[in-house]
Amino acid sequence: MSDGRFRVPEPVNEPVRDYAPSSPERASLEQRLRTMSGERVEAPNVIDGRDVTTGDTFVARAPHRHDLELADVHAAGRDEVQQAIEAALAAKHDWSRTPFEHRCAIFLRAAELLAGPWRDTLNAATVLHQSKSVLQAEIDAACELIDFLRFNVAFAQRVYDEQPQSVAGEWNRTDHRPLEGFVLAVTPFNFTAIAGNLPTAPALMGNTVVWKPSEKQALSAHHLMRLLQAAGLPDGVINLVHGDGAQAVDVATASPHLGGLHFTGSAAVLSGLFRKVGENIDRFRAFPRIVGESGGKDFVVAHPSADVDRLVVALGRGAFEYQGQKCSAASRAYVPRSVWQHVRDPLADLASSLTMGDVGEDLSTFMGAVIDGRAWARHRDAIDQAAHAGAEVLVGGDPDDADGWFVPPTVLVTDDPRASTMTEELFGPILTVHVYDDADFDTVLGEVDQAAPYALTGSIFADDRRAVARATDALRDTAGNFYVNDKPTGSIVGRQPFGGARRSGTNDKAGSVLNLQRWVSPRVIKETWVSPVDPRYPHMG
Ligand SMILES: NC(=O)c1ccc[n+]([C@@H]2O[C@H](COP(=O)([O-])OP(=O)(O)OC[C@H]3O[C@@H](n4cnc5c(N)ncnc54)[C@H](O)[C@@H]3O)[C@@H](O)[C@H]2O)c1
Ligand SMILES: N[C@@H](CCC=O)C(=O)O
Repeated sequence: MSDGRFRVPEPVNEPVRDYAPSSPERASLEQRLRTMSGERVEAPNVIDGRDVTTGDTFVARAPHRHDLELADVHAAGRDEVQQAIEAALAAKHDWSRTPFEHRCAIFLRAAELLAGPWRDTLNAATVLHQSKSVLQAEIDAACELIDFLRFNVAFAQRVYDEQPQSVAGEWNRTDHRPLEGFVLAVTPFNFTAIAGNLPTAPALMGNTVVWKPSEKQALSAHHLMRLLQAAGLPDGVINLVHGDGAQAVDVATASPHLGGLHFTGSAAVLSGLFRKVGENIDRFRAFPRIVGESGGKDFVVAHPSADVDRLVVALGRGAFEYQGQKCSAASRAYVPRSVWQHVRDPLADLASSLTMGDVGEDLSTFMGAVIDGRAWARHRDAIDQAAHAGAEVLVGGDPDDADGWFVPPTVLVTDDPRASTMTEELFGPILTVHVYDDADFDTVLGEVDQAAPYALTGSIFADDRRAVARATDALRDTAGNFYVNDKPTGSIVGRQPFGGARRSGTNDKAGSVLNLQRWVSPRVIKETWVSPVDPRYPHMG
């Protein structure tokens, strides 16, 4: 028991370590990578704080090394998902009544553990199983997740600070209750930080959670769960179930107690989740909250006044970092003819100079492999079909699956602004460029807006301020995160709250107060000091 209005620590973004050759952080991570490459861990479900094995296992592998087996992951069956729901419901009463400062302390401690002794483990898991380069792992599994944990505490404080006015004779208060029931968090493979944020954000607000991570991110999910336990998370607050997403959603939507769904992944799966909740809508005690962030077809549009060197770097980094497997990756570019003549060769040179290989072995490698054989085949087919349809393969376009699922940085050039690689999300290292006549800038802005069903991220490159203003206005509904003279990736918690509309999701802005707001159901309490005793109003005479 303690009294006081506690002020939560002021959050600051975790500094990104650079892992330069001979740096101590590089040596330490190399050591951890060696150890984790040599061990094949058992990854159980974690239900009510207990490890639950099922014997129905799948192997977590390194995408860049077919022979590297990292974990045996125990897939949950329907019974385990049901047990996880029951554990979440049983933990709810105590957790929702745990004082805010104690809930905060667990997640702040998790942030510090991750910034310190757990950093190498989470980074190494992300390098090995998700095939991220060391820098991409560091900005994700370490920095972005630490930021989510620290900043969410401050955002939660802002939610609780939101209180109504009171006038003489009454006191009005808002009780920001967690949602009734449990929250289901279903998370994608491509960001360890997102996998960590989706269950912890609702939990911070007093909810209890069933968390179903991607099968393709199971190793870092396993270590993340262990980290939360080490930080003191009580049993049953977050229950980890591995395996099939459709099954988890099926069991969760059969429960009258589904209070909310926190999803990030593809638009097709998000549509299915909305449908599933809709089909079961009369079953639930309350209308479930759905926060769903999904895909993108993110653009870079250059104006004739664009700075060529900066544009080339933004295209290269924006399209090829983490093999283009960011929802925000630059995958379509619109470049005026006068600029393209200066961009074409440097972009081709840059793309072909990027190193690709075993990111766990050589820490100087720029990129690893795409996540699995299905993704690899999808990228190979998309490149083949684009070439068949008349696109020029400027660079790349030669996937190789001998040792791992490698797709080289590929730049396609097309005359057709509605070519499939200009309109559909591929989620791989493939950038398609459409070259337009300089006079057609305004027409191209309309094309950028209409060509794809998504509205996640995009950039304008221009030194002419009027062009920046025109693009900012014309593309107002085309991106939830819009960049001026920068690549469309790399949002930072607290600085660029992230999310898009249209088919990119509900735009509830991860890494902001707006997301945390979704995990509470406010109750307003009016207390009247001296209530009336006369039933008549003055106008009644
Ligand atoms: N907008 C954002 O903030 C954001 C961030 C990261 C990734 N993404 C998007 O995520 C996608 C890539 O991630 P992914 O390949 O892991 O996505 P995915 O949709 O294939 O899988 C996401 C999760 O859903 C589960 N799932 C798969 N099929 C399901 C089904 N039928 N029913 C219920 N659950 C199911 C998976 O097991 C996984 O846990 C891309 O489309 C990317 O743009 C969006
Ligand atoms: N914060 C990330 C989100 C990417 C999603 O996959 C970015 O902006 O690059």
